[in-house]
Amino acid sequence: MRDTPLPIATPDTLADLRGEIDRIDLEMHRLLMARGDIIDRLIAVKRAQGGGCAFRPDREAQMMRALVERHSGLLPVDAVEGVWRVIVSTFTYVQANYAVHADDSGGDAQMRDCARFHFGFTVPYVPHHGAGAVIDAVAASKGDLGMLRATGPLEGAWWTRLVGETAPKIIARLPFVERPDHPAGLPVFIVAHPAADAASRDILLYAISVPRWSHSIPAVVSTLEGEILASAPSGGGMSLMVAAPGRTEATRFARELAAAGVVDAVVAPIGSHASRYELNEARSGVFAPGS
Ligand SMILES: O=C(O)C(=O)C[C@]1(C(=O)O)C=C[C@@H](O)C=C1
Repeated sequence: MRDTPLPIATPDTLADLRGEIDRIDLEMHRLLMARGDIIDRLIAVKRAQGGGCAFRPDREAQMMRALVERHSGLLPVDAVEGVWRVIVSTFTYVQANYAVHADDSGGDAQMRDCARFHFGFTVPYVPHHGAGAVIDAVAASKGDLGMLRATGPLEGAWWTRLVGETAPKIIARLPFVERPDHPAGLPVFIVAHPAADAASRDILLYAISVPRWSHSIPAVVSTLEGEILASAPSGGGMSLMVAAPGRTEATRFARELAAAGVVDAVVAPIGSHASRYELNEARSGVFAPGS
């Protein structure tokens, strides 16, 4: 019996492949426009929650984790994360316009890169010189965000300006997905007038003011599984910026400090953020075809 001849595979032409790309691009664009079609309903829901900035960092932290975890293939995760940051932050902007005020006193380039990566180019970037000026601008605004360095040399005890019921608060720490080679990896805090459901409370942040330094302070902070992020002279004494797990109430800190002999410590909440999330290094690289 004679074998039936196998069909000869014809190589793709460039025109065929471009046709496929056009179909995929069209579908992606239609889906983006469909995503935009629900904006009016989002605005109505947010208005019922009190208006202000539409930024919901807790939700975004979950979204960005899910995105990088499900990602596979040749496209670098940096690019995928960047695309979604622009989509989500621009959707936030069209719900309620806002600007990002940033402290450029440690250098403008890194801050600008971070703002553009996390918030895109549609959202205005407003540079200020000093953390105080950023916090003042956010305090005077209805729904703007402030971006401040979370680590490195810090200018005075700026976090004390976040103390008090009506003062802005830290509502996020970026990047949401950390990795050593992140293209905009400078750790920053986002400061805003907080919406009730906006910030995650995985990590609580406190300003602890004390009349003077005591070696008992680090011991108390570490007993409560906290971390001293910064310290600086403030109001004749000193102030510490402390991060602690979400279950650690201010009263607990005050009690433990008093028990350790640290007198007159005042512990005030200054915000919260999602727990830090590190992407496994092996998943973040660019994989060349055939490697
Ligand atoms: O989930 C929301 O609250 C939205 O407004 C939607 C959306 C998005 O575009 O996915 C936009 C802004 C928020 O920060 C989080 C997510």
